[in-house]
Amino acid sequence: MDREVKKLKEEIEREREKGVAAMVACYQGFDPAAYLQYNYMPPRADFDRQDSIVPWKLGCLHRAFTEGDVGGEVLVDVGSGPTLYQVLSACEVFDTVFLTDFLEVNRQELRRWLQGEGKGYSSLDWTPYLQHVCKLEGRSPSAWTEKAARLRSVVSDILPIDVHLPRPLPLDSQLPTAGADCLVSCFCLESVSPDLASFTRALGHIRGLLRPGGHLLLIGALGESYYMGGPGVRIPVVPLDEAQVCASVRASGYTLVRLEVYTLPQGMKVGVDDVTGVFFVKARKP
Ligand SMILES: C[S@@+](CC[C@H](N)C(=O)[O-])C[C@H]1O[C@@H](n2cnc3c(N)ncnc32)[C@H](O)[C@@H]1O
Ligand SMILES: O=[N+]([O-])c1ccc2c(c1)CN[C@@H](CO)C2
Repeated sequence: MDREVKKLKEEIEREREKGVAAMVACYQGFDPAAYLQYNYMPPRADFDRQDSIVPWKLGCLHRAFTEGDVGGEVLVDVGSGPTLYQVLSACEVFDTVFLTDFLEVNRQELRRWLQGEGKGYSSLDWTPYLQHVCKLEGRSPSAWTEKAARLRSVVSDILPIDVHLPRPLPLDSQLPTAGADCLVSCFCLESVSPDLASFTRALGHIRGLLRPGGHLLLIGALGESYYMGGPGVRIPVVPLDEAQVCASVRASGYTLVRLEVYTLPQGMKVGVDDVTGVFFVKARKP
């Protein structure tokens, strides 16, 4: 390879590594309780509002897990953070669920809910979420206790993960050799990547966790350049549009099955980020 080209590639790689390291520094101040307060309480999580964001996300996930082509034994949620909403439909379909996050504070938040009973064990009361998904499933909202028990029974482990590594999970993570049957990832890749190339590369890294024929369900931010990860904790985000999302999904080796888009009404802009929309992607690893 020409010496100049080699030098340029090495320079680009060094810049990328600097960008990833800067993201790690940003996340040191991440505050799970504040993050939940900013994004997972009304108005963004108002189950009585037709235009609220969280019910839209839960509807996308419910449809994806009940339309018959997504299934198997093992599901991995990439970059779970301190939230559980993203596996409330999945837990009825998969018997083994791995939750994952980069930060111990988030893994600890998840452990507290999973190991505890009742409301005193986590920063957010997930009951309204459990009740809403039960309703989507045609069940009585009072079945939320059964759904909570089901979720607690299928979560097999809460693992550290780094999507910037070619192998994002620890070697001893008990994932089947062939890979997981399904991946879910919500608001993670674009909010941990310094640029679009890194976002696309991370999509490729997590693809390695998925078996051929497995599905990826990806939720993320459109048009977002930052979000608050806690009081005074401003985290940069790769601003994406729909075309970039679809191009990155395809470029990283998935077949795009469906894209759904939610556009934020003014009432959902609450000052904790500059997100303009949310995308839902259903994709498949050939
Ligand atoms: C915006 S939060 C998304 C949380 C949750 N999935 C949701 O839907 O709200 C982004 C998450 O990515 C995690 N994260 C940060 N760096 C990461 C990395 N290199 N690899 C994987 N996850 C990372 C953070 O700890 C945080 O929990
Ligand atoms: O409205 N929501 O449901 C919601 C949930 C999580 C997040 C957002 C919006 C926007 N910012 C991202 C971070 O990139 C995190």
